Amino acid sequence: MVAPLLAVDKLSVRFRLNTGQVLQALSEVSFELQAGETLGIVGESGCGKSTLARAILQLVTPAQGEIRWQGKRLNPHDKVGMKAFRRAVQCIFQDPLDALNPRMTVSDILQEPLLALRPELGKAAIRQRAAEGLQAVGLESAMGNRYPHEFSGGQCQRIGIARALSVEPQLILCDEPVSALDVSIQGQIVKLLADLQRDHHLTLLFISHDLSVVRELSDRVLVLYLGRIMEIADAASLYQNPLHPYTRMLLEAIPLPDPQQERARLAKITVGAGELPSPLNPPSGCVFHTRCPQAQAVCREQVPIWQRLGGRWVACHFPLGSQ
Ligand SMILES: Nc1ncnc2c1ncn2[C@@H]1O[C@H](COP(=O)(O)OP(=O)(O)OP(=O)(O)O)[C@@H](O)[C@H]1O
Repeated sequence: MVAPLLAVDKLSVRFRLNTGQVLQALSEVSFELQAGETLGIVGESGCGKSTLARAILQLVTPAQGEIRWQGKRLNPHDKVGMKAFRRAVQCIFQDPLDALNPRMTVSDILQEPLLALRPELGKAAIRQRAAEGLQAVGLESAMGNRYPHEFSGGQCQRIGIARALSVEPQLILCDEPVSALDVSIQGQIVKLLADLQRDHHLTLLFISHDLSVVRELSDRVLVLYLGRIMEIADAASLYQNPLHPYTRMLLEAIPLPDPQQERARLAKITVGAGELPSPLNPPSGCVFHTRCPQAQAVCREQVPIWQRLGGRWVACHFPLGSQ
């Protein structure tokens, strides 16, 4: 059996704050990513999406758990293995302009990762690849002489995508890549990512708090709440028939374009009352119970086990549609 491209196994991340308090940002997060698939990661602000991406990139040291790349545990002390991993896994961030060095030309920005990770190609070939990279994301190669501030937000994100692609990665971690862009531009970038994913057989981990954007791209979706996985399912089933009340709450929060439908949606919202609890003092039992309309005594007392239901996974004492 072929090992998954990436496996995250019981990953927990804690941050010690200046106050001495310990914040549990991720608790026993486990999932696998198969080559060529797009996994969407959704959840409200602060649920641990970026921490998960940073832990995969080895920018945060986990308290527990492990990350396996092509079946092999990542070891930060293995310099050769980590260099190969850094080349195979690239990322795209939320603020495209912020992610580009303002003092470098766009061509130099695109050449930088190649010079670091593929110096054997030689300078001329690397320059040529940078020019081709711009074309691949819909920009003209002559634009390589300009500086980031001369581009719009959407163009900067295209440059960020070209830079990520330059080293021919297998996996791209996209952390809210369209959230900072105008809605009209978001669609173009999502389409570009979908086209590149297909053409380059890329694997994408697509983080977003916007469920409509995630729906367009993802094969499967993972729902995070207060650092724990609530549900993992194929995108079609999750959107049509969520198993976790939290997933349903997120889906009910998606605004509808038609004003009449939107009024009906707002009138119908029944769940999600109450504030997001502090991650410094998470609720007992099921962490969602304080906002869940169907919570019962067991939900306050026991952490729900991670159960498989018809090919999908959910952590809920009373999954929707199963009572
Ligand atoms: N370096 C850090 N030190 C202390 N706490 C942190 C650190 N990084 C993240 N956190 C906390 O960990 C929790 C998860 O944060 P994270 O940024 O991963 O969430 P997120 O889902 O990506 O949120 P957003 O959508 O707002 O970016 C939050 O409570 C956050 O305040």
